[in-house]
Amino acid sequence: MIETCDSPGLLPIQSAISNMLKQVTPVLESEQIELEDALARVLAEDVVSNINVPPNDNSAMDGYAMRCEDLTQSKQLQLVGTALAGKPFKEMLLPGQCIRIMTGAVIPLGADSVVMQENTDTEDGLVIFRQIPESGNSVRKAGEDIQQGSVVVTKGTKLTPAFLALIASVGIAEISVIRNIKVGLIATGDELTPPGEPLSDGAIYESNRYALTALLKTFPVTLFDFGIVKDDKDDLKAVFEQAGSHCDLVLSCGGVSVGDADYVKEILDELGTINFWKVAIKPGKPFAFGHLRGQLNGQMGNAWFCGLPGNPVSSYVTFEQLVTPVLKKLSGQTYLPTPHFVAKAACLIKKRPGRADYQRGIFYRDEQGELWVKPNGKQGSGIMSSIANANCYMVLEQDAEDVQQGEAVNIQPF
Ligand SMILES: Nc1nc2c(c(=O)[nH]1)N[C@H]1C(S)=C(S)[C@@H](COP(=O)(O)OP(=O)(O)OC[C@H]3O[C@@H](n4cnc5c(N)ncnc54)[C@H](O)[C@@H]3O)O[C@H]1N2
Ligand code: MOO
Repeated sequence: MIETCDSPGLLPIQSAISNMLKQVTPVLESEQIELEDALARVLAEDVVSNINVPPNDNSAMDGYAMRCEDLTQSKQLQLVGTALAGKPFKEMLLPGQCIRIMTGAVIPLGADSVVMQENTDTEDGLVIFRQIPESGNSVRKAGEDIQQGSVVVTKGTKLTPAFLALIASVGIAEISVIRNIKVGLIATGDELTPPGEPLSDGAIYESNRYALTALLKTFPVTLFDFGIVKDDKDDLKAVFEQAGSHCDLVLSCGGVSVGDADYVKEILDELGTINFWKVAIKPGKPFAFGHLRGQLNGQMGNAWFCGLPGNPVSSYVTFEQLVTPVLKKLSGQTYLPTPHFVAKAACLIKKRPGRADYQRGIFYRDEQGELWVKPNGKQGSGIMSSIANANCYMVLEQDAEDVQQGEAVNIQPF
């Protein structure tokens, strides 16, 4: 069979992303939530600190605090007390004196340095210093992490575990975040059977929703799962209307190509608008983007719509490459293209011009530290193991041809 170039009429991936980002506007409504519930949420306002972190100069080591100038006279200082984290030594240290100090304890007035205990000896109420420190040795300065009045985390930041700790460190327990994006998810196909049930003739297990649901969980999303809808145009249309009535974004997978039971595009045409259909991406060509008008019990709504192809790898790749920018924009995050790294092809990588190809690969370093990449087995859009066992995409530009062994390849680590 002669394979023909399939680029005519396909929208280049960057044009598809720009088109979607131009249309979609961020959700503006915000809500106050507890910090402990804020993982993966997007900040609606800058977080400003009312305090210095740390609040006081404090010790970075268990050891002894002293004025380092005193050690120029004598290596021995008189031990006059102890400071623990949360239990400061409240007096002023006088010349010739030192105190025992633990990590995190406040540096007392009069002291400017700490020497860790491994570099000291003690004898009859004296501490003998084997290290002569510079001023400020092992002292963590007040405000060295965060200064009072400074912006700790900016509006639009998606909160990672480290940001949660940073906000907690300035004593804030409640924050203002953008409300969750309401996303509807629909799988369509007569052949789709939920895992756990017996498989009838010609059927397959539905698997895309498991990947898409898990991917969605990494975003600030409230998921409305509409399950599996049969290839019945009226049923599918009713579910689309229902999803469009209250979601910000509706995702379907399957039924978006040109087969006799592929109704997605037709329904989108009737219920809304199609901004584009068919992108120069492999896998994932029949991806559709548009707008869906919905209504349910008198409630009218307008949702953005992404029609993902049914092939398992196609739905996964189009989610990561095309839906992710939309979700980021909707939730008020700045969209930054995923960084690429360059590796050398460990073998010939087959590629036909026409679509940007997101092949699933395995990258590794050789003993010389050189970065290599090779395809992770068969690259068909139904071969989910190609992605599950891979560690990167090998991103091959739309017009690129075969990549020869040793040539440069852009990779996007997972
Ligand atoms: N004549 C043409 N045929 C096809 C074209 C084309 O351009 N001309 N494009 C091909 C490409 S590329 C893709 S990708 C697929 C996409 O088709 P659909 O989005 O309509 O997907 P379906 O036909 O419904 O399903 C495709 C495949 O995936 C399986 N599937 C569907 N949903 C799921 C699910 N939730 N979990 C697991 N597997 C699923 C389904 O059983 C099919 O095997 O169209 C090509 N055809
Ligand atoms: O784009 Mo399809 O996803 O090549 O099979």
